[in-house]
Amino acid sequence: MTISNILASKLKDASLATDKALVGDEWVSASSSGKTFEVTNPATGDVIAVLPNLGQAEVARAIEIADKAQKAWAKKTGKERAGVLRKLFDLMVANADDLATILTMEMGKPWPEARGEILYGASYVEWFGEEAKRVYGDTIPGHQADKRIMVIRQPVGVVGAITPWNFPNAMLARKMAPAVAVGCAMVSKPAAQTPLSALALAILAERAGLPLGVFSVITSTDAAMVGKEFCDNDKVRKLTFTGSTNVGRILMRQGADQIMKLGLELGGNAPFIVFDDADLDAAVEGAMISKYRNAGQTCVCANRLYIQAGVYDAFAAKLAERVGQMKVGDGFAEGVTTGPLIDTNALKKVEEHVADAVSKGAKVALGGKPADQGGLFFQPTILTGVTSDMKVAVEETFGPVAPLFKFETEEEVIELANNTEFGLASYFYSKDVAKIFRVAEALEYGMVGINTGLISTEVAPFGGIKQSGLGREGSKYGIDDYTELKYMCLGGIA
Ligand SMILES: NC(=O)C1=CN([C@@H]2O[C@H](COP(=O)(O)OP(=O)(O)OC[C@H]3O[C@@H](n4cnc5c(N)ncnc54)[C@H](OP(=O)(O)O)[C@@H]3O)[C@@H](O)[C@H]2O)C=CC1
Ligand SMILES: O=C(O)CCCC(=O)O
Repeated sequence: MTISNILASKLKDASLATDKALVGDEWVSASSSGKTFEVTNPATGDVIAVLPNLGQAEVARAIEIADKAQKAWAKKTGKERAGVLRKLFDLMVANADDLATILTMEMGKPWPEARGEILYGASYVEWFGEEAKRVYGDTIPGHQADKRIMVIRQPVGVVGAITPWNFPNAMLARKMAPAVAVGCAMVSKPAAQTPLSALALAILAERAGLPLGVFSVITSTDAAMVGKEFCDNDKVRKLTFTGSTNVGRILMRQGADQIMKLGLELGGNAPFIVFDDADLDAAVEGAMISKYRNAGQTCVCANRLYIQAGVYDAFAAKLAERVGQMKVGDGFAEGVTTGPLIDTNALKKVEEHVADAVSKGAKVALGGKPADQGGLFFQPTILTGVTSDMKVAVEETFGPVAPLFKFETEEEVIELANNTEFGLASYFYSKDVAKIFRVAEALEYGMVGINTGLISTEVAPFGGIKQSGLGREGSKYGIDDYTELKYMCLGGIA
């Protein structure tokens, strides 16, 4: 097992990049099978780490140890748990540069954006650390004269977490922080493409005083095996997953036997609507962030841009001017706004969506091809003349492609926007207050950005309806997913 010098030499604290996995209370450098896997930099193809490829026995061991550790952790006061999370927050901020370097190298997003993700991940740790002291219950007036009723919240127990490659730090931090805050233990499995950020988080958590065993990071390329063990092992009481809707469905089926409590943050197909009365410059800025951040590889990325006929051409021209200023390249290079896609499958999907749209009559207003850098880079793209029969209308592209659909009326665009099995994020721009309420209430989505393209914050409930998932992450509601309510009825009160 190794960490390549390409990565280690870029870090101020090289010990934050580890080639060991955290299985329960032990950092392990080899799997029982002796198998390993490589982590590569998607911008260059360089191997940056070789990690142990863990098997079922190791996942089960991590769960066994988590089960014991959880009981002791849950006995700590909220204030004690808050103290650990506060220290973890401070460490994440202090080490944000190194954490960003690890993230950019394994995932490819531009370094400043990666640093933004670290601070975003840390904000969940800070928020839920504060919430640890406020896991309140209720008292309810008794239903009989001698009865008193109390409701308390208790941790669900051991939580399995499976996280994706597109936000290797923040997606794990926003699961781990509420779980640990309320007294759960967590066994996590990051995407095999981006395990180093998760391991760095675990190193800092240990330094912050989180007892070993409370948080594990399993490194494995056999995601299906890990998911199955999480679902079959009766010590795991909750499974939280961020990723594709398809895998979400598999986990839901697998979890049925033990009625697994599930948190699912799945795919989206976000509409981004610009009405004739919108502030066009603001709408273009919103589209830039909502569509192009992380090279379009975000589940809340605008996937379908609906522009009202009266401003369609003006919006397309303004957007093209801004997108034309974007710079594609290695995430460590100065001024780069768009890194590589995560892998060849992602690149193929983007190419296929563009080719399908063009074959059905769309025009490439900008980009449309792999970028000059070759490899996994794709040009920031704008398609005009897009219609509902094209793949970009129904599937998540997960790439830097903005398809512009033209619409005439409010009723028409609401119907188009809601015509999907997904219901995660949606966005629209208008200055008309009555329309703002009408449209926001009519959109069948868990989140609506109104005159903004950026809705993510630790203080708000992030999550979807329809086939975009179950549960909410962040905010006071984020605690609900990791606690069970217990009602106590006290009789004989004379
Ligand atoms: N909601 C979101 O934020 C995300 C949505 N997506 C959507 O999904 C598409 C495909 O991306 P992809 O990375 O393949 O997403 P996946 O859903 O396959 O991967 C997400 C996580 O699930 C794991 N996983 C894969 N298969 C299983 C399984 N059978 N049981 C348990 N865990 C599993 C992966 O592990 P491993 O990577 O090690 O195989 C990873 O940790 C994207 O193009 C995008 O549309 C993708 C990522 C995030
Ligand atoms: O793609 C995702 O699942 C993560 C969305 C990042 C965010 O919180 O904005």
